[in-house]
Amino acid sequence: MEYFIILNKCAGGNKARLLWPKVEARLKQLNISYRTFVTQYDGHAVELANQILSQITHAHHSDAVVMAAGGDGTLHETLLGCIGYYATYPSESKIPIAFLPIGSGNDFARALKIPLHWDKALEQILHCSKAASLTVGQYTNLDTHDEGYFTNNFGIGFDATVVHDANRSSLKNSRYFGKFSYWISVINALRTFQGFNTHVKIPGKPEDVYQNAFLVTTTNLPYFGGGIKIAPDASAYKNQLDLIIVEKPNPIQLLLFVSMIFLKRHLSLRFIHHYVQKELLISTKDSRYGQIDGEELGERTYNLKFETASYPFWIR
Ligand SMILES: Nc1ncnc2c1ncn2[C@@H]1O[C@H](COP(=O)(O)OP(=O)(O)OP(=O)(O)O)[C@@H](O)[C@H]1O
Repeated sequence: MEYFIILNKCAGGNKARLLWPKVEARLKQLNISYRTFVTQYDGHAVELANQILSQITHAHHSDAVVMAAGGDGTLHETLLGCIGYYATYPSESKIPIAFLPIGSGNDFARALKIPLHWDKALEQILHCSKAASLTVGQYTNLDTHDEGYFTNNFGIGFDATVVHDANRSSLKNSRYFGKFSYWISVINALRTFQGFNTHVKIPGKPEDVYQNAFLVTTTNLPYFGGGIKIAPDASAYKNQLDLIIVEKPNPIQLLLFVSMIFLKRHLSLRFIHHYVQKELLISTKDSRYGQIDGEELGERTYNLKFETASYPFWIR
């Protein structure tokens, strides 16, 4: 096999920069054939994935794997680059994506049972012999007709506000205080977040309207926010997406929500709504932050169609 590694040295609050020499030493020790492409800026992994696929010749096509080494954001960009390439060359067979989780949240790795320690994860990738087709989320902005994909989730509201706030924290890149700054952002958002109007339409059913939504997350995986099991039965092995809507809780409901999440019983609460669908429409009437796989979308209203798509991954 030949591994084309897209490396984000900034992932995990620069943890990846420190780990990388160890990963390289292991690859060399095992005589693994690989090439490294280091991201230089936000969004660069999309271009690198596209360039890598255009460089891979027919001669070694069947032996190639694109490996995203970083956090969920790096994996997200790698997927976008690969899907973008095959949209231009649809007749080519797809090169699978492997993921070495050396970021902060690593929800994708957690959900797919990829070890969170780099050497175990690398071992699993190197022992993998067959690609698995996984479901990824696809969304279309119905106002602009732009399309995009997500490996983890597309969140509007509370989670995206936390991502926005945490990204602006001066402690964000600290190895020791990064987690602390994340929880400060959670508390800030809990104090100030205003509910928003959200409409959900499922094919063949009347529209549901939520006047005071707090969290609207369409997910492909059980975890979000770095290990919170928001959709316990969601799975990238199922051809469906889970939508979780939480209506703005009062302080008692919030306490109940947090305790029930630990017990994995939160979906039975009456202010939480759960949909499992292959296709759904979501529109919001008030401007709120959005996030895709932890990457910020800014503050605006959304008019979206969600569907499932698939891509081959090199997991185990
Ligand atoms: N050279 C670079 N300089 C600045 N930002 C970069 C660079 N390379 C990549 N990035 C950006 O770093 C961001 C964070 O990366 P990533 O999500 O992979 O790690 P993480 O946030 O630590 O992990 P997780 O998403 O799992 O919490 C991404 O938005 C990516 O575009």
